Amino acid sequence: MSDTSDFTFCQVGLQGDGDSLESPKIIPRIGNITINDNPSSLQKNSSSGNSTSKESGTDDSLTFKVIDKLPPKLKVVECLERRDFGDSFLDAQDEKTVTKKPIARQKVPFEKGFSQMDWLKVTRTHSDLAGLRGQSNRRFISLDEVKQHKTGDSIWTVLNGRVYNISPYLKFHPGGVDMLMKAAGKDCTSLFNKYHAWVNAEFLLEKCLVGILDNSQ
Ligand code: HEM
Repeated sequence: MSDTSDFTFCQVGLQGDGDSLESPKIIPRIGNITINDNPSSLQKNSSSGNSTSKESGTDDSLTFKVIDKLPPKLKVVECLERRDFGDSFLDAQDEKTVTKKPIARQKVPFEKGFSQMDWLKVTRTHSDLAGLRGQSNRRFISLDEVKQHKTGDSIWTVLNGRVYNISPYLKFHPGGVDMLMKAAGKDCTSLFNKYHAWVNAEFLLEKCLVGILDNSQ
């Protein structure tokens, strides 16, 4: 870093009692910057591209050494904010954390009779939601077979190694029919986790289980 014009130093050194003139004094921490006003410990030193950069120098009124521990990309943002907000920035930035923007939630209002409570009632009363017609739901099913079930009352998807018929659940899905149809005929585990890894699908779709995904291919 060669341009120090973004940093403003106020009242360093000649302030307070006589001690500050005698002994070297390190102002412990201003944000991520340490100022050391001990001339004897100074070296001309500069590096760029690293996460730590040092600058030192002397002018008529002030000797200074700056140790800036911020990664280069953050420095640009910090300098802009320092200019905009002055000293109040120094307190505020300690609180600052960089967070990943969450996916916007897009719940669809459910039609009357299609709430999650209604779905639970259906799962208790309907005898063959999976459409098994007497077949075992412990059967191993290949992905090729899953791909053939994308329409009507037999829409299959794979979630965490299990194959479900999601047709009866479509209208109950809080994210909407269109969203759930993206799972039709394929493994939707990563899509499912992207939107709502917290949802207990094993419980919700228990009665829709058609079989176990055959991974042997
Ligand atoms: C296959 C089984 C699935 C089940 C049992 C299921 C169940 C649910 C449930 C219970 C909610 C409400 C979540 C809440 O209130 O916190 C929900 C919301 C939602 N689901 Fe699903 N879902 C499934 C698959 C999918 C897939 C594959 C997608 C995307 C392609 C999807 C997209 C969404 C979206 C966008 C919402 C609304 C936004 C949200 O709640 O964050 N879902 N789903």
